[in-house]
Amino acid sequence: MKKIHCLNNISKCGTDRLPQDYVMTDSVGEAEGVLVRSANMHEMELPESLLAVARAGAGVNNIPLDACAQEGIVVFNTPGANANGVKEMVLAGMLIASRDLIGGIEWCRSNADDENIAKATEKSKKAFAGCEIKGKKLGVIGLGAIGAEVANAAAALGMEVYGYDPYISVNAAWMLNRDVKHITSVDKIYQECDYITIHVPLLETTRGMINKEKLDEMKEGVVVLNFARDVLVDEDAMAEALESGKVHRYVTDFPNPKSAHMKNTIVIPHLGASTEESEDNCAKMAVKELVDYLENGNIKNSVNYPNCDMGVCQAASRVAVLHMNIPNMIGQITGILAEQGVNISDMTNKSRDKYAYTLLDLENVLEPITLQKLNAIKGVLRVRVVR
Ligand SMILES: NC(=O)C1=CN([C@@H]2O[C@H](COP(=O)(O)OP(=O)(O)OC[C@H]3O[C@@H](n4cnc5c(N)ncnc54)[C@H](O)[C@@H]3O)[C@@H](O)[C@H]2O)C=CC1
Ligand SMILES: O=C(O)CCC(=O)C(=O)O
Repeated sequence: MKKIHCLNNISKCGTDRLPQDYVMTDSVGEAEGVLVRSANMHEMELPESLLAVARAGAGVNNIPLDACAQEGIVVFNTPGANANGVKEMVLAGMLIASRDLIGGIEWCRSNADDENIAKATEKSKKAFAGCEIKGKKLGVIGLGAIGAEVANAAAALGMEVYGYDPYISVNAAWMLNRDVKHITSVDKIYQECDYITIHVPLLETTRGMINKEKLDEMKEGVVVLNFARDVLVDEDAMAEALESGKVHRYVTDFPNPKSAHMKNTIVIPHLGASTEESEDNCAKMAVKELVDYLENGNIKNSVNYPNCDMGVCQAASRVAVLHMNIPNMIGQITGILAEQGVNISDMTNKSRDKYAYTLLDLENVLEPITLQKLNAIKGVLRVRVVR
């Protein structure tokens, strides 16, 4: 019986796909798997039982990736599973920033009891008029799953689209519409675009990337959209730029005490991925990754360990060793197995930055003493008998 704990509401569409011998537990302290959306795990004590965390979503800044890796806990996310949901919100954000739909709707509500509302409308509507997005320049910073979809959709709506991503993946590059101009200097976006939207992960290198210097470079009356993470934008600098009119509208999916009070800011309560479709897609993908890891030791879409796929075990036993990426680990692991008379029928070793993963199919079931010896190798973080 494997125990799974949900730190957030996870679509039933996904949890219904857990195998029959899995149970949901209310106590994270006994869980082997955790499913999470945006809950902050940084202050959480990581239980010894925990083998894997699956983030039903893209951003993993709420999860202590390195601390998890050190404890031999594999963290997954669900790349692209909510990209369409966010893309549609970005389009909505550009439209509501361009025409004062919110002001107009509020005006109708507040004049609802006026019998002459139809006549008053024609007099008052000029206060809510705006501009069209067709023909305007859009800069997309970060051309991953979401950025690429936003760029393509905006190009289809007739915008002139510039995309910037120094680390663009081959897949994302293939997805890009040929009308999207892939540029190598982000300054062109800051200096020339009417709309700028950011779709990068929150990392130490991206924190505060939209700062006073970049805002100063931007065109007068620019619209800035942030559906990535609030702290990517220096909100003090943004507040000044909104006060002065340099930025016409700031659209953010991340309310905080500062942004919620900011002038000319359209603040949305983190709804980018809150659609039935995105929630279902994320939950299904997260559960699939979690179950494949717990059942087979396979790793797909991890953000702290390398990918590894040996299918379903056909041997007597399968053992996973999570370890530091340092010399002579394979030598020591296979040496101990040889010393104990254990024959390896298949094996994969993969590394990613500081960490590595060795998955072994064995012709024997390991004795407790062999497991003890493997665990005692310096640099081994966890030894797991998968089967
Ligand atoms: N508002 C919401 O509900 C949601 C927000 N997000 C946020 O959006 C972010 C992006 O999501 P995805 O597109 O799915 O991720 P992704 O990983 O597919 O794409 C991120 C892209 O950013 C690029 N990048 C990294 N550093 C960069 C830099 N300094 N300049 C330009 N590009 C850079 C990467 O090369 C990658 O192509 C997530 O990390 C998350 O924080 C994601 C989903 C929902
Ligand atoms: O689960 C959610 O609604 C948040 C989605 C998100 O921000 C992400 O996937 O990075």
